[in-house]
Amino acid sequence: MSEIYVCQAGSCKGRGSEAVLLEIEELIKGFEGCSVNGSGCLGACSEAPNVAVAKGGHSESLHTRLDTVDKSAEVVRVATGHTPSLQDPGLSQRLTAARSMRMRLVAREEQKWNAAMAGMAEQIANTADEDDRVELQFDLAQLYVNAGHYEKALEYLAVVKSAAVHTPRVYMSVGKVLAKLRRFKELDDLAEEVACAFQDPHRAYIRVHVENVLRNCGQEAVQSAADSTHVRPIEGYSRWTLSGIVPVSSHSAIYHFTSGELTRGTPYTRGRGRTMWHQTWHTTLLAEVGHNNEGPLPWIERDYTPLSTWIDWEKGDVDILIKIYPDGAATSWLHKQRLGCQVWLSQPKKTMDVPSLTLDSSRLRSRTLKHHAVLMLLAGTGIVVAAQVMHHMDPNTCFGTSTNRKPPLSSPISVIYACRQDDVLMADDLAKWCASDTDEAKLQRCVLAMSLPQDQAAELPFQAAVTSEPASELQQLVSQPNVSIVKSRMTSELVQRELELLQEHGQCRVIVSGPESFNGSMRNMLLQSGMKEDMITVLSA
Ligand SMILES: Cc1cc2nc3c(=O)[nH]c(=O)nc-3n(C[C@H](O)[C@H](O)[C@H](O)COP(=O)(O)OP(=O)(O)OC[C@H]3O[C@@H](n4cnc5c(N)ncnc54)[C@H](O)[C@@H]3O)c2cc1C
Repeated sequence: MSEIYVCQAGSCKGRGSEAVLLEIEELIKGFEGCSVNGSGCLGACSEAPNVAVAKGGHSESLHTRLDTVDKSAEVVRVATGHTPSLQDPGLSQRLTAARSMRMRLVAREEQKWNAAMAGMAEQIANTADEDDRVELQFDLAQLYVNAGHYEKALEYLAVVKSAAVHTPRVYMSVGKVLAKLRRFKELDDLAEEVACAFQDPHRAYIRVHVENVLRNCGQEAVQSAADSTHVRPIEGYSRWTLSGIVPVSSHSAIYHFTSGELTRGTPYTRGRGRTMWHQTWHTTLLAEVGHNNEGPLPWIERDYTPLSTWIDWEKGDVDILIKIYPDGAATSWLHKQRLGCQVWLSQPKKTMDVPSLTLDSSRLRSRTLKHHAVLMLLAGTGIVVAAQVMHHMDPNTCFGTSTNRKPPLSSPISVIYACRQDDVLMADDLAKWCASDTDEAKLQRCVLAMSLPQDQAAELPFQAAVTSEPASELQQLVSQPNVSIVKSRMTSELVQRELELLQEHGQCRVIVSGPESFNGSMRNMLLQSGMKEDMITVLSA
């Protein structure tokens, strides 16, 4: 019996892994003794989309960069011993088109407009069917509107309008963009064009509807024209001011942003008739780096997990711990930004379901699995996940109004944190959670797996923050009786010891969060020790 696991987490999902899953399901039809499942992160995010094949309970083989149907077929061959037929020329083409559509849909769901547009212009150029081409051009125009690039949207809409003659939705889209650009004369001309196009009395209802839409958006534009500070909105994002940078190690700093814009939303959506869903959450930063190879827009999109709470976000404050990579496209840009500058942050997005602490995917069987204890295996900036989880153990920070805040998480939690000696992050928070004398927001144990600092040729981003003496926060942390330091990397003995201690309470969920090499090796280590795939949640960080 073989099992194929198709990663459905962050990077893989963004690179079409949902379509890979469907592709493999399609290609495997007729072959016995093989099942296909969605899985959490397999730990090779930079080579997404990824698939693991487990045969007869033996160790898995990892298959990366499944970016063509042929590669999915190869996975099926490895799993079943049979090569699926791709003879039908239509099949491969259909599956490829489904995959790019899926990728675009995921990026669109995540409101990552640059990623959603990546490769679309080329796809349009290569699409022979006129109707399909026009549909893609219309789609691209809508994405440009979402991104606030109205002139570019209008260029595509002009092409669509001349190809798809007398189509109401195209007239309405053109009208809305003209209104956003306050090109009122052209909006009037368009209204006349609509009147001519739908002269036929049988189509008068269409004319009336389109004219109403054009009139309304024109009126809205006139009203907003009075606002001279008007900045073009980006759908799903709001502007935040960089109001503080507090270095916490030679590589990382806490970036503090403030915003008064109501469009910032909230991680804790509620209201009459709404069920409250607890979740850990993150936001997407638009790093305005200019021309880039991630899409046609002048920014790149990167996710960050706030340390601060939903209450702070609603007040217009957010703290994000960010590690600066000298070769990192977004972080090297951020490092150059000065206090007072404005950046775009998305509305909060869900990372994990709480209390299950699983990724939200209908493909994951883990949704139904309960835990009685939690072990967090964290590395580097992956430590930020601890803050989000611990907020849900604390009545002061979990979701809920001040009168009914009952923490949804109460099971014992321990952490093993792999970090370099010169890059121990969140020591003060870890100390606070370890010292807690109630069960609320308490860490049972914290093990620091410390490795030596790397030799650095280049100057470190926050060099000035480094002191030769261990910081007082770290001293405070290691003075706690439930904290220990091991001078080694994360080992399977270390993990086993903590797991055994927690498993006294019952089934244990393990959350892995760190750089992709760490995530991949932790996942393998846990599986080899007999842990069920369903009980492991792997997060990119
Ligand atoms: C849901 C989610 C939440 C995240 N939360 C945070 C957070 O709170 N704080 C934070 O600092 N980051 C976080 N990240 C990572 C973040 O989104 C970026 O990937 C990171 O800031 C690097 O972006 P970049 O453009 O500078 O680097 P890129 O240009 O994408 O990468 C360039 C190089 O940087 C290095 N690099 C990039 N990312 C990593 C990494 N994670 N580990 C090791 N090396 C890396 C590598 O050398 C890589 O080759 C999160 C990621 C996800 C998916």
